[in-house]
Amino acid sequence: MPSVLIYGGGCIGAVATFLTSSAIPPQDIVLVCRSNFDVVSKDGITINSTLWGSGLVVKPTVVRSIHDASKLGKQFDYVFITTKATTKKEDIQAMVSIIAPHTSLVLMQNGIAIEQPFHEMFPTNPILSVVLYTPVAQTSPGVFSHALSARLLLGTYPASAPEGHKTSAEKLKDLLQTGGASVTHEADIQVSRWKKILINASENPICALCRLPDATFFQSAPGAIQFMRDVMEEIARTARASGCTEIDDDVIQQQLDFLTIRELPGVVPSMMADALSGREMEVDALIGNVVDIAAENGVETPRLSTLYYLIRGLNCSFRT
Ligand SMILES: NC(=O)C1=CN([C@@H]2O[C@H](COP(=O)(O)OP(=O)(O)OC[C@H]3O[C@@H](n4cnc5c(N)ncnc54)[C@H](OP(=O)(O)O)[C@@H]3O)[C@@H](O)[C@H]2O)C=CC1
Ligand SMILES: CC(C)(CO)C(=O)C(=O)O
Repeated sequence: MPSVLIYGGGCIGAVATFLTSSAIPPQDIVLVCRSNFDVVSKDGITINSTLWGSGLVVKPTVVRSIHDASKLGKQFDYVFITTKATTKKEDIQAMVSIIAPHTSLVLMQNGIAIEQPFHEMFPTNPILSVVLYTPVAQTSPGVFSHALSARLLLGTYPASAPEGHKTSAEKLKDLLQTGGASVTHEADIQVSRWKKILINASENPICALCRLPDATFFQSAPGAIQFMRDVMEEIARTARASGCTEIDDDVIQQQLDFLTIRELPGVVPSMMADALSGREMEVDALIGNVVDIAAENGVETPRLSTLYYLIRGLNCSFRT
């Protein structure tokens, strides 16, 4: 069985812990926890899921930091990165001590253009990029609620990675599938990233700014869904201008349908959860990078740029 380190004991870290625990004994899963370290090291993580069941407890090996993980003397086959997406060199550098030459780095995060800094730092390691459709919230320290879907799409970065990297992706698919997720191994994961960013660069800042779960926002004004579609169209034009021609009107409709069938009050996107607790939001990975790619390709994004400056301003207000 592979050895796994999960870096970030929040919502997606908890899901990753649960999914891997079907195939790997929990004591061989190492989870790096920060604010919830005391609770998780004592009681483990608890998942309450509409798909998998309630009161599901997993007790992994819990450490406080990457440094403490490296002191365990283990060589990890997979390192799951389940922190909020960062492209800061110093954050990535911090992982050097736990990455062996054969370790696959698994980015379980939202965002676009998030893989390249990892590839630059670890040019020969497999970089596996995972797109998640798994709404999760931490309801109290160490306790997580999950609902609606557990769909994961994964693939290598870059798409043309060596065969050994694709084998690692295939094994990861099997591992996560055994745990209860529906997983597909994509030939080019960037297409899935652009599809997902249609949601995250529109819904996440909109809900964070107005502090409404998605279904409640959609009902808040007659033009609310159309506004969301207009933002998505700017993102889709950016994707196509950068070479991802698959992001057409049908894909926009598909993603809008996925969001607008949710029952009231709807889902609290991760960025809204951060905003409500005054935590730093993933402004660059989710929106700033799209705005930059649009500018590089001469695409006008008036609505998205407005959301970007407002959400960036809100982020600044948390630091002052
Ligand atoms: N939640 C969701 O429904 C979904 C989230 N995503 C994406 O998944 C990614 C992870 O999000 P999510 O799990 O929600 O985020 P969370 O904030 O719930 O979890 C991130 C965790 O990383 C920990 N962390 C951050 N920095 C460090 C550090 N230096 N050392 C140790 N621990 C650290 C945080 O600790 P601390 O508690 O101390 O802050 C926190 O527990 C994001 O990119 C998000 O956009 C994708 C799909 C759905
Ligand atoms: C839950 C979801 C899919 C938004 O609907 C998400 O990706 C997030 O919360 O960041």
